[in-house]
Amino acid sequence: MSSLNLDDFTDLIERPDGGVRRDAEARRERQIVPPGSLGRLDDLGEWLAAAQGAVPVRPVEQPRVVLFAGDHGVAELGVSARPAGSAAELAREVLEGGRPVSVLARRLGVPVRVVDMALDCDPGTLPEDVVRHRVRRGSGRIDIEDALTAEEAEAAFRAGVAVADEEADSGTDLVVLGDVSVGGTTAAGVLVAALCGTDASVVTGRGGLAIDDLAWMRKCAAIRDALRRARPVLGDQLQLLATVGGADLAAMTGFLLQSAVRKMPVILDGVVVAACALVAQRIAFRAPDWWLAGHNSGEPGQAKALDRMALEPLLDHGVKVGEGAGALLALPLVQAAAALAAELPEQEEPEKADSVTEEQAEVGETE
Ligand SMILES: O=C(O)c1ccc[n+]([C@@H]2O[C@H](COP(=O)([O-])O)[C@@H](O)[C@H]2O)c1
Ligand SMILES: Cc1cc2nc[nH]c2cc1C
Repeated sequence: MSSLNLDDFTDLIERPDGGVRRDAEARRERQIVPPGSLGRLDDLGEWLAAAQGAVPVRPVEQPRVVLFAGDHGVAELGVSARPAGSAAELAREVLEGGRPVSVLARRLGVPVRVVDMALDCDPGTLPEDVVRHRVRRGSGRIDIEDALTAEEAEAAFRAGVAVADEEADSGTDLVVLGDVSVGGTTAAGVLVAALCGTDASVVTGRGGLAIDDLAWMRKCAAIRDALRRARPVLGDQLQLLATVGGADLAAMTGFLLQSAVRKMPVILDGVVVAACALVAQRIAFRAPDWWLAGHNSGEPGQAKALDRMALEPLLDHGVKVGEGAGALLALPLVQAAAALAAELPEQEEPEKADSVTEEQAEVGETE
């Protein structure tokens, strides 16, 4: 296999088409309600048109929820309200249809794909298409050891790239990206703090099921210790993901970059995805042009990361269950924006209106 050169993504990722964006704006000028009167939906419609390279913007017809799943060794420290190793259980519940994302996805008619990168369970207990990309069973305890070997990090990153290609090739026209992870918000906190040059207390939140003060202090200490291990490798993003990320995070970073290469828009979910997006931005500065921030989860590290990428969350309802649920809530808004941009009628031709006025003026003169 050829060696992975992350710098290639800088050249491979183009900007959304500026000419198409101007065409979308021009069309918007001609529609029956003044441009801007639909607020952020106007921006959204024009952004989507540019991403698609199409005016009028096409409806989002084949969206998909893609969830990368993994357990994190750091959960053994009691930094999560869930028991270490229990992401496998969550993933199974997502597939069986009993999680919040399952309910919302059914309601919206959107398929959910779960990709196991490092769940802590016997791979034989999950469907083959779910475990196919797994690189190991549980990622390492990042406060004292690397999450992954360099080889595992590369394999996980490549798996994410492959999944993005599979989605783009099968006609997926928008992805809602989320994670199913236990201990994942601790790893995310480390990545955000490391890349934003801030310290543990600024990025440490209460996680999915809110943790108590003691657990918060343990999480803060774990992030502080892992940050010390992250700083020496800050210049090498793949090594950073190996040192303090995890297989699911490495895969999501690859997925985000390849989605941008393939011009497939992505709605980002919570702090874990935001942290991966920040790593991806470091690799290719244009990549965030292809993403939307679905929602503000209330986790401090997420806000910090989104701010760095100048992404403004579409919704703000304090949804912190992860698993793409908050981001999926934003999908109908994006679809509404696309429908308005495509279907609102254009005004009568201004020339016609002018000529009527001239005729009336002439009539006025002769009378
Ligand atoms: O979306 C967020 O910002 C968010 C904030 C806290 C927790 N979560 C989710 O909750 C799950 C457990 O995370 P953790 O780190 O508290 O074990 C994981 O799937 C996270 O994505 C998600
Ligand atoms: C206006 C706009 C600008 C963006 N830049 C990156 N994602 C974006 C999404 C929107 C909607």
